[in-house]
Parts: sequence; C-alpha cells; structure tokens
Amino acid sequence: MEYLELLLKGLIVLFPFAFHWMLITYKWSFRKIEKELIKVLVTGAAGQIGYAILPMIARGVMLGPNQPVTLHLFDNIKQVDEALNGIKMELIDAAFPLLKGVIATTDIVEACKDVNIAVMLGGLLRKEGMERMDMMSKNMSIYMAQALALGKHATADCKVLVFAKPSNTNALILKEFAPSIPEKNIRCLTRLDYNRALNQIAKRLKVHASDVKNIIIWGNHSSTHHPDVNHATFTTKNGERLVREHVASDHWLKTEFINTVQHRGLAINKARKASSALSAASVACDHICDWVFRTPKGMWVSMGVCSDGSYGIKLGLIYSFPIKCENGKWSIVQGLKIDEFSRAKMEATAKELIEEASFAKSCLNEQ
Ligand SMILES: NC(=O)c1ccc[n+]([C@@H]2O[C@H](COP(=O)([O-])OP(=O)(O)OC[C@H]3O[C@@H](n4cnc5c(N)ncnc54)[C@H](O)[C@@H]3O)[C@@H](O)[C@H]2O)c1
Ligand SMILES: O=C(O)C[C@H](O)C(=O)O
Repeated sequence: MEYLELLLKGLIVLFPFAFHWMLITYKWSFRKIEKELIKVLVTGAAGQIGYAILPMIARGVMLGPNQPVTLHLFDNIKQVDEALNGIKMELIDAAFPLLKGVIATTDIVEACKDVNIAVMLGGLLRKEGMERMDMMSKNMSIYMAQALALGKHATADCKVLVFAKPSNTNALILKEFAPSIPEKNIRCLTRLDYNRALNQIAKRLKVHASDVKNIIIWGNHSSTHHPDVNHATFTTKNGERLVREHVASDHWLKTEFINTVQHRGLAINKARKASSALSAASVACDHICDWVFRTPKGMWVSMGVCSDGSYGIKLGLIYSFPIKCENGKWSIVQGLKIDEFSRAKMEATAKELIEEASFAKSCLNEQ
C-alpha cells in the first residue's frame, strides 16, 4: 500500500517533466521532416529552357522529393512581363506540393533577394547574321549587371549555374563582379556535353548510357570542348571494362565520336529550329542535384568550374574538369593521366577561353 502511494506521488511529481519532454521530442520530429525553404532564381524564365525547367524544380527533380522551394522568375524584356505572369499562373495551377511561392518579376533586385540557388538562362541568343563577338559583348553587359545584383542581394553562399552562352565566359564575368559569392559557387553547365558523350559511347557499345561512366569534358561549352574517354568504363555482366579497349577504334574515337558530341547542339538546332531545351533543363537538374547531394561512389561528372591550376589550366579560368561532389562541396579529380592527343585538345579549348576572357575584358573596359 505504501509502495503504491509512493509510486503515485512520484508519478504526479514527474508528470509535468515527462509531458514537457514529450512535447519537445514531438516538435523536433516535425523539424526534421520540415526542411528549410530553398529559394531558386531562374533568369530568362520566359524562354524555352525556363518553361522546361521550372516544373522540374517545382516537382523536386533538382533538389529532391522532400525539399520545399520558392521560385523567383526573372526576365527583363518588357513584352515578356505578361508571359512571366502566365507561367506563374501555370505553376500555381499545377499545385506542386513542394512549391511554396512564386515571384515573377522584371526587377533584378527583387529577383535576387535572398536566393540560395541561381540558374542563369537569361541572355541573347545568336541570331542568323549576328557576329559571335556581337552576341558575346551584349551578354557580357547583361552578366555584369546581374552579377552586381546577385552579389548584393543573394545569400552569401548562393550556388550559381550559368547556362547562357558564352557560358564559361559569362560565369567568369559573374565571378569578377560578384566577389561576395565564393568563386567555388560559380559554375557553368557542361553536363549536356557529358551526357551526350555517354550516349554516343553507349550506342557504339550497345549498352545503356547509365552503364557508361567517367568520360571527361574538358574546356569550353563550345564546339572546341574535348570529350575524353581515356578513363571511361562501362558495366558488363562480368564487371567494369575500359571503353577505349572495347570500342577498339582509335580512329572513330578521334574523329566521328568527338565531332558528333561537339556538334550535337547544332544538329538539334537544325532539327528543331530551336536549341535544345528539354535535355538542357534535365541535365541542369542533374548538375545541381549532384552538387547539393553527391556524385555516386567511383564516379565523376563534368562541370565548368574556376580553375585552380589543375592539369596546367590557367588559374581563374572557368573550365570544364572531371568533378566529384559530396554534401555541397566539390573537387577536381586529380592525377589522371593525359595523353598527347588530349593535351593538345585541352590546350586548344583553353586558348579559346583565354581569348574570350580578354575580349570580355576589352568590352568591359569600353563601358
Ligand atoms: N550550357 C548549355 O549546355 C546550354 C544548353 C542549351 C542552351 N544554352 C543557352 O541557354 C540560354 C537560354 O536558352 P533558351 O533556349 O531558353 O533561350 P530563349 O531565347 O528561349 O530564352 C532566353 C530568355 O532570356 C531572356 N533575356 C534576354 N535578355 C535578358 C536579360 N538581360 N536578363 C534576363 N533575361 C533576359 C529572353 O527574354 C528570353 O526569355 C541560351 O543562351 C542558350 O544558348 C546553354
Ligand atoms: O544554345 C545553343 O546554341 C546550343 C546549346 O549550347 C547546346 O549545346 O545544345
């Protein structure tokens, strides 16, 4: 009887503490599933890649199926104002569970406010008869202005992915004019070239692209980039095999393969009368997903990043390298053997980037 009384008294004293503890654990368990909102800016959002990528981001393809997002849509041309609003209405109508808000604006400051990720599609496409240098100089002033706004208004660790061509050099300008954003966070997209190369090899070996890995895209996202298969492997029933040995044609690898990958964008443009959008949007999600989470074990991908001098590439150039990622951090894969053929191609594409950079500098000095 005495024991029972003691137990009862004990329970009465302990109950408020136990109840409080239960409340705290309950709240914590909710915090764990409710991830912090990520704000994603898409510039040039009224364009064709914008239209393809926005629903992918809202559906969790880029940042995972549990990640709530707010989308910031930016485009700068007056007549697109209405189009932007139309896209906003569509995004709302689709009722994506992860989409917590949409801002559609032609004001770059509002667009950049507190964004965590910036996907830079906005820019002028080269029209028929337009000089490449003309297109480059116009895009350079666009990137300078947007870099200033991003540097001032985005979050300090904002991750930036530049699409718009010339993408490596636009990223370089962004790096120069947004010094508050860590240079490690400024990238350009060469994943499309990488995935195209995987597919050409897969077709030749009669396997699926997902069985092939570790191709390298070196350099510029232009027709000078170099798809290198010297370290690439593919999966067979009997384990991993070297692509180069099984293709068994150096001639094909040095001619048709490289040429097809380098000019795939042009071929799509001819066929569609518009540049690639569906594939570009999809691989941009692959790029950011790998960057934020990780590249699978034993595998690398290609990304245009700021050169740290690896493989003899000029320091500071935005150049495509083999990259591994883990938990938001990335590194250039080191120590890969480079043959004479690849070395010459790597230098040629670096030379083009150096020329673009000095052209950019001269354009900016004139302003
Ligand atoms: N790196 C790659 O792998 C890759 C692949 C495909 C396309 N691209 C490039 O991506 C870019 C976008 O392609 P797209 O097919 O969506 O082009 P698009 O012409 O359909 O869209 C571009 C959008 O940018 C907008 N824009 C123009 N000037 C702007 C500015 N100052 N600020 C903000 N927005 C501006 C336009 O109004 C338009 O809506 C192009 O430069 C294209 O060449 C790159
Ligand atoms: O926009 C383009 O000119 C083509 C694009 O860069 C591509 O590689 O598909």
